[in-house]
Amino acid sequence: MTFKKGLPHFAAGTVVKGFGRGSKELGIPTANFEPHVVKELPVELETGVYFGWAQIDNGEVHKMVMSVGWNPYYKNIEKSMETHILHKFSSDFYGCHLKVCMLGYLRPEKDYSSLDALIADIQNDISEAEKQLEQPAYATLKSHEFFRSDSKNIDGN
Ligand SMILES: Cc1cc2nc3c(=O)[nH]c(=O)nc-3n(C[C@H](O)[C@H](O)[C@H](O)COP(=O)(O)O)c2cc1C
Ligand SMILES: Nc1ncnc2c1ncn2[C@@H]1O[C@H](COP(=O)(O)OP(=O)(O)O)[C@@H](O)[C@H]1O
Ligand SMILES: [Mg+2]
Repeated sequence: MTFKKGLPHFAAGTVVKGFGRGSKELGIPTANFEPHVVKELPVELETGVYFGWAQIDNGEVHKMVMSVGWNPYYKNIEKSMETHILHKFSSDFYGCHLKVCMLGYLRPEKDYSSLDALIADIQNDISEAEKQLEQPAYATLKSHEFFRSDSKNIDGN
């Protein structure tokens, strides 16, 4: 198993508001990272769709797919990093701390002639991520120390 240059990449920050399209237009919510996390992304990590692991506020670690870039279908002006977590949450988690481990690259971002075509590709990304993350080399990163709680700091160690 060889990782793409720059991967695995670990990133963490606060979940902020986006344009509200993920849930409303696509039926696929994405937790958007605050701008400084996007700026800190290494240059070798090109725009496109990634898969990996994600965690909210030291909770359970879940599979994720992430879109990085300007969303050509919507022609965004600001680059974004948006994570769709493959888990059903009971409520929103704006303002919470999101940790991600990006492990693999699926495809570049594309423009589409219809919303349905964009949704179909995202569903395909989700199936691919589900499958890829079962591979031992990816699965093992789920228990990486990056995802352990910071409780040792509270203890003063
Ligand atoms: C796995 C995944 C793949 C995506 N691929 C594309 C893409 O190829 N082109 C595109 O324009 N947007 C893509 N998007 C981004 C959606 O357009 C974006 O999530 C949506 O606009 C929601 O934005 P918001 O968080 O500001 O509401 C993708 C999103 C996800 C989660
Ligand atoms: N499975 C999930 N993955 C990502 N975000 C989720 C999920 N379930 C609920 N959410 C919530 O939905 C929000 C994203 O919805 P979205 O429509 O993309 O709005 P925004 O444009 O503000 O990012 C996240 O910030 C989070 O609070
Ligand atoms: Mg979003």
